[in-house]
Amino acid sequence: MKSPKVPKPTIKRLAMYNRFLRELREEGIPKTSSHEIAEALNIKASQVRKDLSYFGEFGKRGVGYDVENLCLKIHKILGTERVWNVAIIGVGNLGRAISHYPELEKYKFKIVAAYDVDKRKINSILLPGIPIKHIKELKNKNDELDFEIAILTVPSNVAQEVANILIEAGVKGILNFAPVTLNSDDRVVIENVDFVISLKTLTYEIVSKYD
Ligand SMILES: NC(=O)c1ccc[n+]([C@@H]2O[C@H](COP(=O)([O-])OP(=O)(O)OC[C@H]3O[C@@H](n4cnc5c(N)ncnc54)[C@H](O)[C@@H]3O)[C@@H](O)[C@H]2O)c1
Repeated sequence: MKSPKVPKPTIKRLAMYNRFLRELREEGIPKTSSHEIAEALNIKASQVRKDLSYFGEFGKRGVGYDVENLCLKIHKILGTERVWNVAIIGVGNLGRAISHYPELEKYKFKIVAAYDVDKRKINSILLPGIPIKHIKELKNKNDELDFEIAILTVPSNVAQEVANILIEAGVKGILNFAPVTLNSDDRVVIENVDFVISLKTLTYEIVSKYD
């Protein structure tokens, strides 16, 4: 089902289509169209059709899409039809805020572990049943990890070192919030989140529009 040639913006839009489709599903609306999805997301209907065409035929011409079916298919493409176990690495301001974000559980991202180095935080409870453990426990861990994704919210000066520990421990994906480029490794998928880069994209757009 997955094609290596699919552009990243398409994948991001698929996640947005899915969010909109969930809303329709919750409202009990059975059918939608590329025009309706496009209007809700402020993009072109041709873009929606192009994005979906990477993955085959989803709707019948003139009939539109079955909301339930399209929702399930996009979940399958994104790998979000099942629960993903996640660990928070670095339980500071950001790590703590993310771990309490209710949308995570709603979208089947389950926090199952948390690691830090701060003695005052070790063994305190982040969430029910989730004590904060010392990162060295991860380093010494010989058995299989109980999570596949790590949300990395440590200071940038230790981000690479901590990422290396995670990779050696067998993590499959790292969502990196530290403002550094981590060295890539074939064993892991790295996705960076940096809202300052988004702000700079915004200022570029503002300058282009008004100057
Ligand atoms: N991407 C974004 O949009 C965004 C926004 C804000 C902050 N950040 C970045 O996120 C990171 C966290 O920010 P914050 O404000 O939560 O910082 P913070 O100082 O509040 O939290 C960092 C936590 O990491 C822990 N830590 C330090 N070294 C560690 C190690 N080796 N292993 C495990 N844990 C360790 C600290 O004890 C602390 O609890 C920083 O890199 C910051 O620049 C990113």
